[in-house]
Amino acid sequence: MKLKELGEHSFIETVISKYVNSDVNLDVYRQGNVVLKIDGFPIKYTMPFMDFYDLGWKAVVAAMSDLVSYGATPLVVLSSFGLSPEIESKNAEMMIMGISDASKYYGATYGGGDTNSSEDSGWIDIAIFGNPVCNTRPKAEPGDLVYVTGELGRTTGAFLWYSSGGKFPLPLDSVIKLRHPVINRAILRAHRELCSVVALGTDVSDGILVSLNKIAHYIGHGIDIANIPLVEYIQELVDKNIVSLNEILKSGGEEYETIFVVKKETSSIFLDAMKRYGVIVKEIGRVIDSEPEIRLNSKKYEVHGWDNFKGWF
Ligand SMILES: Nc1ncnc2c1ncn2[C@@H]1O[C@H](COP(=O)(O)OP(=O)(O)O)[C@@H](O)[C@H]1O
Ligand SMILES: Cc1ncc(C[n+]2csc(CCOP(=O)(O)OP(=O)(O)O)c2C)c(N)n1
Ligand SMILES: [Mg+2]
Repeated sequence: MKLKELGEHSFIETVISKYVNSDVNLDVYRQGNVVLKIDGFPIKYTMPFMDFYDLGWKAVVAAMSDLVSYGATPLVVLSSFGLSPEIESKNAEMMIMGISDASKYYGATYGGGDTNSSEDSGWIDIAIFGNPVCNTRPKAEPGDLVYVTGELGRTTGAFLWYSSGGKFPLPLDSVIKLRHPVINRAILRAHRELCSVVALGTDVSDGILVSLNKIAHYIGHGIDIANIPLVEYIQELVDKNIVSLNEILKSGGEEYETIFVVKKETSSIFLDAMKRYGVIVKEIGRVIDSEPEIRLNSKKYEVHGWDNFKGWF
């Protein structure tokens, strides 16, 4: 079977999981006081409105997002990339500046990396080393609440424009979110106060449904979604029946928002901390007593989103 038939997520779940010493439903690897993450993408995933600086910045944020959402303080960033020898060195330097600036923004040292040559557009990988904020966390159980930061749909706006060949408008908001994503640094501070309140924090990178599905498998329970906070101009497309909710949820990814699974009995402590730190969160659903699966208003919902081998599925 080809990888494009199996898909990235199934490949990780059924093949890679046999060989690695970690739960592949978790986006980071933790060993004692060390948290590690490596994440990358082909440089061809550069939208027409992005330059090399944006690429470097975004590559760091994509990996950083996993650490910040999980609750790990980033310490060292390493980069490895393959570039075409035809690329202008000034552009390659812009990419390094983006990596350097994003590392500094999250308080980490850009410690080094590796430089390679590539025949095609190339790739970039960012590895981050950090320390966990909490030693232990409560277990997620049915009844616990699921929250997400910010609003979803901004990147979907840009993907709809791109995939439709410009038939959909390209909101400025979408451009900013896609080319220069920023994860609220205060999430790390909030984590420090919430070690007995938050059962799990994870990011949204391949779409909200993919992330929720990974959480469901990690905690061993289902998740029932009741409400998905969409940015106004995307909600409008759904309300006017121009694009279905399913299509919106499928054509997402790269939001880098954080999903929190919060113990029900201490949810007021969570909300108070988020308010004090200026992190906007909305309750989207709850953990339910079922097999790991996603439900929308109690009805089983098929998982759609981004897959590196299949594209949007
Ligand atoms: N090539 C690989 N080798 C080993 N482990 C991998 C590989 N790709 C993914 N994994 C593991 O699978 C888990 C999920 O990966 P992934 O879905 O890529 O997470 P994310 O969306 O945060 O990048 C991670 O814990 C990761 O370490
Ligand atoms: C030209 C182009 N086509 C498609 C996409 C969509 N896309 C590419 S990678 C990706 C999600 C992967 O996110 P990332 O954080 O880099 O990887 P992960 O954490 O899931 O491994 C999406 C939605 C894009 N950004 N650009
Ligand atoms: Mg990945």
